[in-house]
Amino acid sequence: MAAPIIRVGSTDKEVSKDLCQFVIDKATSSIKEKGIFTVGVSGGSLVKYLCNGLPSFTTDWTKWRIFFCDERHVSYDNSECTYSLYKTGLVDKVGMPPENIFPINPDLSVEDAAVDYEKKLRSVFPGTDIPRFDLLLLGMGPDGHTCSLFPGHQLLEEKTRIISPISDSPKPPPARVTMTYPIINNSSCAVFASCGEGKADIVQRVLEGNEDVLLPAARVRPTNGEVIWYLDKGAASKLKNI
Ligand SMILES: O=C1O[C@H](COP(=O)(O)O)[C@@H](O)[C@H](O)[C@H]1O
Repeated sequence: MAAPIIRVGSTDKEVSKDLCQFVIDKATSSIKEKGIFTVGVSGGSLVKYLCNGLPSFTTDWTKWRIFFCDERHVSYDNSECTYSLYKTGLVDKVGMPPENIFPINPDLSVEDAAVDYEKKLRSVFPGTDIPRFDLLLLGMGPDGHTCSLFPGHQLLEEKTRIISPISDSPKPPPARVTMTYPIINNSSCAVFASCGEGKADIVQRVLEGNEDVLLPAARVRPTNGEVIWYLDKGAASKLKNI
């Protein structure tokens, strides 16, 4: 398990540019190696970092398979729906085949939506017990949550399911579907993007504190892969060791 790699940009725009270049480089190498690029995306501020930058790159979008590290259990026309943000901000803009992005089905109960989503996910990784994503793109809230894994929540201890429903998310909306650590920590590469001084305290605690039991983002440590943090100056401002 390698130590996290930290990359600091001057502004959130620079972070977005560097992050998107990194994603494209990963896509290029995965497509060359295996003919496909499997990527998990998150909601929140990550949406704008990706949707502002990725559409201007050239890549074989037909080879991308996009899943959600977590998603809110809301209808597609709800402004909280992460899928719809990527559909209009990326998929439609670049002309990616719509079947290459895998939304959760909000018409099902949140429990059934999680089961249905796991089935869709497994269909892209045939013959594997725990799918191994080429890249997971993650955000972190000011409480240290990532995906829909919140401090103190029982889902932090999930060892069997790779996708889980959650009905009591402390951050609204309460019903969500999320990846869990067995699949997150089986990825080849997990990348966080955090910007702004409002994230400085939690970034310092996650990267330099000894709170990996408590803070969900600190538990993202792929067994056989790397973790990279893209930060702007504000988010990195309380780090002592860079
Ligand atoms: O609720 C969520 O929050 C996190 C962090 O969002 P951010 O806006 O603080 O970056 C996000 O990564 C996750 O996907 C989302 O559901």
